[in-house]
Formats: sequence, C-alpha cells, structure tokens
Amino acid sequence: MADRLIAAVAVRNNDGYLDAVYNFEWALPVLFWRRGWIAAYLDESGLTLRVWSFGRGAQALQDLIQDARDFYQSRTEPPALVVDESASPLVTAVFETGDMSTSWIFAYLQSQPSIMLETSRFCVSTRQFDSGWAAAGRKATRSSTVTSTEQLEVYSLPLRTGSTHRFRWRDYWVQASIAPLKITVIIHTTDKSIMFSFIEAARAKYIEAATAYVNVYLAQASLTGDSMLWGRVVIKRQRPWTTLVLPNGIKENLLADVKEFLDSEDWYQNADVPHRRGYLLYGQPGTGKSTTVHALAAELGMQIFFLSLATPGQAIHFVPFSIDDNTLGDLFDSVIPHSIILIEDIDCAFPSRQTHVEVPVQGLGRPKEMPLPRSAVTLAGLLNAMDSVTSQEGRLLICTTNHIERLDPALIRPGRIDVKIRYSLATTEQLKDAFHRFYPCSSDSLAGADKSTSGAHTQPKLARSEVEHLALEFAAAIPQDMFSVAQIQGYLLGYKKDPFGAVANVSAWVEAQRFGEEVRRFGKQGLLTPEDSESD
Ligand SMILES: Nc1ncnc2c1ncn2[C@@H]1O[C@H](COP(=O)(O)OP(=O)(O)OP(=O)(O)O)[C@@H](O)[C@H]1O
Repeated sequence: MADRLIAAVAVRNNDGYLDAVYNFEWALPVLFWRRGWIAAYLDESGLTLRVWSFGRGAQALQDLIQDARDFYQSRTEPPALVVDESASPLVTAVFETGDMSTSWIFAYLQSQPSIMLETSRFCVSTRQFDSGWAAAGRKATRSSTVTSTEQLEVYSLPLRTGSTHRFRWRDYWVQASIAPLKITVIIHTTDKSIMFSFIEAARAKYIEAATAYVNVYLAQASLTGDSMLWGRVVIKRQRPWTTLVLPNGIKENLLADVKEFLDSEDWYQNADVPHRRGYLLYGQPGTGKSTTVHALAAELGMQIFFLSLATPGQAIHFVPFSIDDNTLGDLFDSVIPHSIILIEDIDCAFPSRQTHVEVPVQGLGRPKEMPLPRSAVTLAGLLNAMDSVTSQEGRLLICTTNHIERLDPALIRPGRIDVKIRYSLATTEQLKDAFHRFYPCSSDSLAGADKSTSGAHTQPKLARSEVEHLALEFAAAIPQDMFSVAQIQGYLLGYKKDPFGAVANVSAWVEAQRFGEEVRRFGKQGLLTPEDSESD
C-alpha cells in the first residue's frame, strides 16, 4: 500500500475544510473514488486524506481540496462554532477594549446586515457611547416608545456582551465573539492577509461613516491597568464652522493659521523643527472656546483627543487609574497624525501655589472657598509631554482656560503655546451674528445652519432685510461686553420661533440680568448678611 501512496494531507479537526467534508455526510473513515481512490480518516491529529492513483494522485487531492473549499465558501449554513480558538489553525485576531481598532471592528460588526437579521436578542442602550457606534454603523434600531417618556435616545444593539455571531464577509465565514473586554474575530481561512483586509475594511467604513461626526477619543486604562490608551470614543455631530460667532476676524485668522501649519509639513521637516503647534484659548466661560475646537475639527476633518487633567482619578472596568507623568507622555505620543489634543481648563491640571479658589454661590450668599482640583500630573511632566520628540507630526495642542493668570509662564512660552487667543464677552458684531444664526432668512441655505441648537428652522422664514433690521435692534439693546454668547443663546432659546418677541423683550431681560448681577456683587462684597441670603 505504502508504495502506492501518492499524496497525503492532514488538516486539523476544526478547520473549515474538514467541516465541509462533514457536510457531505460521510461517516468517517471512508473510501471513495474521485479520480483515484481516496481514503479519509480521522484521528487525534486531524483529518487525513490518502489518495491512490496512477500518476495523478497529487492533482486528485488538490481537486478534492478545491471542491471542498468551493462548497464551504458557497454554503449558506454557517460552519461549526469554533469553541477553542487557541487550538484552531484559523486566522484569529483579538481586539482589546481600549485600543482604537476595537472601535472600527465594533462599528463594522454592527453594520453587518446578517448580524442584525440573525439575532432576536438585543442589548438596549441609552449611552451616547453606544449610540455613537450605532450611528457609525448606521444599523441601530431606534425605539420610539421608550424615547418619548424618558427623553433619552434608546438604541437596540445586537452585539451583546457574551454573544457570538457568524456571518459571511466577502468569500469567508467570520465568527465574532463579544466578551466584556475584548472582541475575538476568527476568519475561516489560514491566510493572514484576509484578516488584514477585514481590519482595513472596518477602518475605512468607520472613517467614511464618521464624516458627519467628529470623533472625540478619551483616555482609558488598559486591560492590565498599568497604562493608558486612547480607547473610548464619543462621536459628536459636526459643529459647522459657520455657526461659530467670533469678532474681529479671530475665526478667519485661526483657520488660516491652522491650515498654513498643516500645509507646511515639508518646511518643518527641512528646518528640523517638530511639526506641532500649540494654541491657548482663554477667557470668560461660555464665550466659545470649546465650540471653536469642535468646529475646527469638523472644518478640517480632524479627530480630537481629549485629556481631562483636572480629575484626580477614576475607575474604568473596575480598574482604578489616574493620568500621571508617564501615562501622559504615552498618550501624547500615541495620538494619530493630523489630530488635535484638547486639554480643557488647563489651569486645573496640577497643584498651584493657590490651593483654594472662590466660587460664587447661587442666590445672595458669600462666595465659597473650594479646594482646587488636583491630578497626578506635574508641571514638569506636562512640559515633557508637550516637548516630546516622538510626538506625532501635524499635532495641534489646544488648551483652554478661564484663568490665564494662573498658568505657569513655562507652560505658555512660544514653542509650547504659539498662539494665544482671548475670548471676551459678546461684542455688537457677535450679538448680531448670534441673532442671524437663530433666525435664518428666506434666502439662506440651511446647509451651514446649526440644527442642534434650536427648532428655529421650522418657522416661516423672514426676508433678509427684515432679519437684518431685527438683528440691529437686538444688538443695540444689549451693552457690549456684558454677556457671553452662551447667555445670549440661552435667552434666544426662549424665543426660538419668535424673533419679534426676542427683540421686544430683550431690554427687560438685560435689566433683569443687570439687577441680578448687582445683587450678586453686593453679596460678594459682604454688604448682604448670610441671613439676607437665607431669606432669598
Ligand atoms: N462664540 C460662540 N459662537 C457660537 N456659539 C457659542 C459661542 N460662545 C458660546 N457659544 C454657545 O454657548 C455654549 C457654550 O460654549 P462653549 O462651551 O464653547 O464655551 P467655553 O468658552 O468653552 O466655556 P467654558 O470656559 O465654561 O468651558 C455652546 O453650546 C455654544 O453653542
């Protein structure tokens, strides 16, 4: 027999080809004729095929394997579940929570129609995090019943923790298992390049789906808890650049500066200067600092990596963590090129000489002394991270603060912070712009309008000349530098569909605010006793 053995092949038990052979409903061992006698038998090492043929055995074996592969790939029933992935020869990839690629894979799986069809058990989520996935994958089912009572967006997601899904992807069967901290993807092939194509397709789809959104990456503890990664992603609807209202060409200059910087990569390389640029947006609360960053990211198609240095620490997946100097450096180094690192309220990042701060209280009471928030990051650690030579190319660092005077001069020296922009309370120009944004006139396109802020677009639109006239009247009734755009927006929200009412009542509102401000000031100067404030 042995001298007539022309070829032999062994494949392991849970390989797809074996599965295909099973589906011919053979009882193994079996002997059959197919361009030669073929014996198939199973032992602990797997399936063995032996072919006896005069001169054409290798070909017969190859044909058989090809047939099995064709059969396997065209079948409509999913193959047997791979239970022990470590014993499987099939290409397997594990995506851990905390790595950016997990976002792509999760959204991609979510977008597979067969997964959606296959399952009747869903995970219901109201978290923005999950709805973001759903939005990216465009496959979430929104349930209107729960939404109306709770005022929450509710999504049904088929990818429950603990679930396993099998679906066809191109010519291959894929098995995806969702565990609490990882996703395991097995593709029924032994060709690794197929897995890379799968990951690349997921990444491309994610980016394509996210064009209407800005991705905001948040730092997250790694599985082992000893490092931090850019893991969790919050997907935010794009804030159109046109909805940002800033005076004196600030907006135009900023955009031009950033574009010029992004376009000058070669220059930086030739001059051997790290291709990064720092911006500090400082000024009163509610004047548009955060809005600027989100609108800029949307305008330039950039992603935001958001760092909160003010919080001392927290637990994610039961792993306690806080950002310290080491993890901060790693985070700076691992942002993707051409992206924005955003540090809000940078004055709260680390202990300063001032340990307490005065916080106004509601009503008429005296301001309270509150401890300044701390983090494990030191000034030296932050300076190191900002200066790091391994920092990604084309990296914008944008810091915001309400208190520039509290910042160490080393932090904001050129090279670390190259551009400082002061945000002030609304000028007449901004007041007019804010009014226009709320009440678009009949010739305006809705394309650039900020649909998130109001239902303003449902009202019949006024003629341009009429809106301009009302905007002038509105702006003339409000003193410059008295209110933030956020306050003005708050007022206008009360008149979403009533521009005339907004103009008619604005003087009374200004007076009421002025009075409230005076009362607060008296309280702050101690002219009111605590008893006065109690009785308010
Ligand atoms: N200049 C502006 N242009 C357009 N919208 C603005 C502007 N300023 C404030 N807003 C509106 O007010 C809200 C608060 O603004 P934003 O968070 O950007 O202020 P901020 O300066 O970052 O405040 P803080 O210092 O408290 O973080 C936003 O929803 C935004 O719509």
